[in-house]
Amino acid sequence: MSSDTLVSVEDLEKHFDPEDSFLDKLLNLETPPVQAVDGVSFDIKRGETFGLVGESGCGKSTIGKTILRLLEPTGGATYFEDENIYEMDKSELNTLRQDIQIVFQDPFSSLNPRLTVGEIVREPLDIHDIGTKAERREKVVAMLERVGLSEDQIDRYPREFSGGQRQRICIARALVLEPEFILLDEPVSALDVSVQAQVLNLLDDLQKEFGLTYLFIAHDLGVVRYICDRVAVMYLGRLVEIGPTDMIFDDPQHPYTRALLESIPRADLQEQHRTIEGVSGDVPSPRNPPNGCRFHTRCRDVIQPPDFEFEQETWQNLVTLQHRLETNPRSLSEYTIDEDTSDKETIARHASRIREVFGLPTLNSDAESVINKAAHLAVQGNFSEAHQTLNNAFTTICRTRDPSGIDIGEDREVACFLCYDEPPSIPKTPDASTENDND
Ligand SMILES: Nc1ncnc2c1ncn2[C@@H]1O[C@H](COP(=O)(O)OP(=O)(O)OP(=O)(O)O)[C@@H](O)[C@H]1O
Repeated sequence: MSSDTLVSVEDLEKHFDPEDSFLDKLLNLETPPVQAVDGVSFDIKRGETFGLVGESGCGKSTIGKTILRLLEPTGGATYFEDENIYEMDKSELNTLRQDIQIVFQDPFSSLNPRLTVGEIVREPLDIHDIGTKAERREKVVAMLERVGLSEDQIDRYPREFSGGQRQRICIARALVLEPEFILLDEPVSALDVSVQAQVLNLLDDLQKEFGLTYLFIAHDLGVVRYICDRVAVMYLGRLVEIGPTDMIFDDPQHPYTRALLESIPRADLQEQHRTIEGVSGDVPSPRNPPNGCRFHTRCRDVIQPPDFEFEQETWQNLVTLQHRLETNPRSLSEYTIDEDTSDKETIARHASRIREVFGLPTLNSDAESVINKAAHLAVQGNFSEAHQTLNNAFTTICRTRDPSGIDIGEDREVACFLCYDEPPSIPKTPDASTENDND
């Protein structure tokens, strides 16, 4: 770990085991675990603000809580100044808790309504038994004043403050132990836009004054651009791109980052009428994420098999159908026919319906007979065979191999085969290839 790194996260994994319901147990059904965080690595440098962004549910907060050891990981390590925090004993952990603090999103629920502001900010000093009573009060007053509140507010209760003021109280509480590192989990997203800038400016000033290092979790990309030095973009439990903020925003490399940035509203009048493509399609379940690149089922640039030339949209729709047949074939039941129906016309009509719903037009190529066969098999309820038929004919590196982050220079890493000088070859038996094969 280099000396300018304060926190190093290595191959972090947090899977949540399901609590099987009575019915699951009765029917012997196995529910797979939620892969909330699955092999994430990054370093946070001293004094920087490192942003973690991605859609809701992609695992940002789970990373934050696991780094702080509020959750135990299921794999990997987090080093704070060379010490793996998952190997720390109780007393080491107690010391660590002074160095790392957290500010949560919701300043309404994260403050104890029964305590006065003075008691709330003093509590960490009490817990860690720091200073005399008079020293503690002095420190609390200094902190409150530093975050823009005053001594005469010390005996008031949280309900007497506005949202912005409450978040200032949370920040004062986080700072009172003079930590080195603060996890800011969506710290301004519950606040009015006018107040957000004030709180962000305060955080910026405090960082400079106290030499703080921040991990800033957010889904608001505008806020991230404003405050972060470097950004990691997360999708479905994994990182897809890391780099300096300006570069990520000005020249995104991963198709997911590009789609995410596309969806930001623009102030520029000339751009207001542009077509927003954004990220389309449903986010796959973290219990059953896609093989290979996890984004490939929604990616507009998913790499095509060498033997075919599809319109990119048709190819993407085909990938979506493949994924659906593999992970949730029962959702196609409405297009199936009764087992004993052998009427060819009915079968063909249902097969056309599937193709229409999935945006698969009649093609003038070898692909046509394969897609048609798969659609017919699906109509007859042979989902696994339909999936196999498509898989045997149309393989993509994006589904058969997992792209590891590749260094593209200028302190940037991207996990996408499009950024490889030479993408690895497709394994001979794509179906069997669900392992993380990164060579
Ligand atoms: N205790 C838990 N048990 C089971 N699943 C969980 C638990 N906590 C989180 N998850 C799941 O883990 C995934 C990641 O959740 P997480 O809260 O980390 O995402 P997030 O990116 O922070 O989302 P948001 O921006 O909405 O807060 C989600 O699918 C979530 O439902």
